[in-house]
Amino acid sequence: MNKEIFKQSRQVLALIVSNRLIHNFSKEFKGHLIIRPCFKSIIPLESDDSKKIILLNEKISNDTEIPDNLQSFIKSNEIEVVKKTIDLDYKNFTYEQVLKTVLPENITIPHAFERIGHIAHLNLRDEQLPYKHLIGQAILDKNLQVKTVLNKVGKIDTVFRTFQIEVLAGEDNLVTEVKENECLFKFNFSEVYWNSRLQYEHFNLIDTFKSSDTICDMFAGVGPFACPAVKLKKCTFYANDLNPNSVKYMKENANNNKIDTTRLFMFNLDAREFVRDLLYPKEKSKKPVPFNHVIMNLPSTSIEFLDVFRDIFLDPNQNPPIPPPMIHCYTFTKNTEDGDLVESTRKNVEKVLNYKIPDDFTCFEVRDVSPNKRMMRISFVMPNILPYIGEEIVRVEVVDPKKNIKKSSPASIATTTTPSDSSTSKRTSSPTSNESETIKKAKHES
Ligand SMILES: C[S@@+](CC[C@H](N)C(=O)[O-])C[C@H]1O[C@@H](n2cnc3c(N)ncnc32)[C@H](O)[C@@H]1O
Repeated sequence: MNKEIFKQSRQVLALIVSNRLIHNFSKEFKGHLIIRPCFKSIIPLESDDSKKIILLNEKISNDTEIPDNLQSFIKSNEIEVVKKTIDLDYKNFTYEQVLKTVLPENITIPHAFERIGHIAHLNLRDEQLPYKHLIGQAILDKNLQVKTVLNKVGKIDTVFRTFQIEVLAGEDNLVTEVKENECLFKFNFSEVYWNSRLQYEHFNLIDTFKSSDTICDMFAGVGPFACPAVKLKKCTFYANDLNPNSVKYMKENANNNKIDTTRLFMFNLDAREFVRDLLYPKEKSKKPVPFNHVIMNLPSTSIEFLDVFRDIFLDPNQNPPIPPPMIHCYTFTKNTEDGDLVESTRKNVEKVLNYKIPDDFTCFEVRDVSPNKRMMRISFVMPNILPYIGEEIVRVEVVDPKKNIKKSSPASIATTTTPSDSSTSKRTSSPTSNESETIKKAKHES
């Protein structure tokens, strides 16, 4: 960027004000002073040290434009109004002013970037790309904490949620540090997933945990749930990620934050394998891990991974070694015409589970992803009451073996559980008496 073009002299209106009035003046008429970066609007008057020069806002270009209240202050205190030349250069221009000067008029100035420690992360539009280095330089120069400016290049990797990046300005250093929920997280931004906008959501979920809880985080990243949950809530935490770099940094973060590693256990497995291995350890000497919360934060596909719980907790031939856990599943839900995001999210979950989830589930919007897509968190205890197939709860006629009379039973599975089983992992193998209902549509009261 040619910074020389910002070197210029301008004439502004100025007031010669006695020192004793300066305090009151700057309090009352602050908005009428020049406001520019690295620029003093009250300067000494060399010829008289009992007075100062106050430089007025550039919008007030002549006496007639002085606002009435300032005009009367000037008159009542016999203040002299003069013209003064000021010298400006690059440092006296804001980010917007710089880009307005150097970009063509039809190019929108990017107003938002995500800051990850010393990194500013941009997502430039196609028409902005020819000016990417100018934009990067302006962000670098005008934001003191920013040392590296990046732009996202190409699509997000569907598995590790990482993306290719290009350094637009500053140091080529992608290893950054971010403080979140009383922990310091270090990671290479190009190698792992990180989203600073999730910090409140991380906190909100962690805040619901108790020290007696055991948590299974299937997509743990570099540990933004794991480290603070163990540090602040003293939970027991099993954290897993498929990306070896995420696990490498999660271990480093646990160590740097002095996290009690007798409570935090970290794994580098596929999420389904991780869950199965916690419940049915391959090593015979190990006992099943009795986790009571599950975090699933891979919003693009978390819901699909619910099949691992369906196959374990809803299969009557399985005998899960622990009671059904509370699942906290993040997902992207499309805005439907009726706009009921909660209902759509619940339906998406139930389609994978093939089961109706208990009515006391909670579901809310975490953030908007695009005008038509929201990131949602749905929390529910794994159901084991009503089978669910698509839109309908389907029941078929079966014969009660004892009384030899016809009864109805869920068609989706040959056997089912009683409602009272919902808090345990027990499975029964014959239909229960309260299943004598006819085929009916699922009416969800939530
Ligand atoms: C959206 S990130 C969330 C990370 C972290 N929970 C957070 O809030 O920042 C999803 C994570 O899932 C991991 N992942 C993707 N597929 C996986 C799989 N099959 N098994 C385990 N982890 C997986 C990715 O590497 C990524 O770190």
